[in-house]
Amino acid sequence: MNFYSQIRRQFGFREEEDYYSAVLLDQLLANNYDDYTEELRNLIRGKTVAVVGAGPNLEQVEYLDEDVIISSDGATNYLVSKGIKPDVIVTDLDGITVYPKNSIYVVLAHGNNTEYLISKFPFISDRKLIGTCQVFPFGRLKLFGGFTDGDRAVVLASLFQAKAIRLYGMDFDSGIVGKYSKPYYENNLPASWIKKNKLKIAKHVVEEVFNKTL
Ligand SMILES: Nc1ncnc2c1ncn2[C@@H]1O[C@H](COP(=O)(O)OP(=O)(O)OP(=O)(O)O)[C@@H](O)[C@H]1O
Ligand SMILES: Nc1nc2c(c(=O)[nH]1)N=C(CO)CN2
Ligand SMILES: [Mg+2]
Repeated sequence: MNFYSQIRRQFGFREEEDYYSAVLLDQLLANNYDDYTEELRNLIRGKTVAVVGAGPNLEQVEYLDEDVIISSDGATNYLVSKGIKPDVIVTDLDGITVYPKNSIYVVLAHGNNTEYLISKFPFISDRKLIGTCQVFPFGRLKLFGGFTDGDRAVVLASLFQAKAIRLYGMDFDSGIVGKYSKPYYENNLPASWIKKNKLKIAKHVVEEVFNKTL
């Protein structure tokens, strides 16, 4: 069974919903479509890359001196509030409420974010977009690997041959979700069963990347 089928079984996600969402994102991308994958590859190749997550330790970040900054979803809101502009934003669109210009947005379609795709797409429709999915990729969609926004960012950095990858705001083990994870959180909070298990998978993916390639 493939990686995503196993995850769907573990969480009870439905494959057809992942496909509906993917079809929707593919169609949203149809207007003035441009493929920014090569631009992303050129941006990352040979560079030091900071990958920033939305863990409770995110607020320790005051500045970043890596060549390239990749923020994962909700972490973008914190970085922008500190005047740090991410070069790349990896998102399923349920965390970001700011939409910096000139960043490359790597947007995921999954079975649980169709309403965000619809409501948030107007805010990013004129940005540099790369659509991704967690089913067999088709049309304008790509599948680079990984699961949560944070570990998919690490997979991207590795796939596009970053010289080094440094992690910030990543805390897979404490069972605490950072308040920047969702716009409606006021404080850090204990992780639900599903979030704990999402973070377990994220940790596993990140470890695989670091053990195999770095
Ligand atoms: N303790 C943590 N709390 C929240 N995010 C974390 C933590 N540690 C690492 N991260 C990483 O930060 C990323 C960004 O967080 P965010 O909650 O916005 O992501 P997400 O993948 O959209 O999650 P969700 O499925 O809850 O929507 C996560 O995808 C995860 O990989
Ligand atoms: N169907 C489905 N897929 C996902 C989900 C989710 O909640 N539902 N969350 C993800 C990242 O956190 C990634 N993929
Ligand atoms: Mg999200």
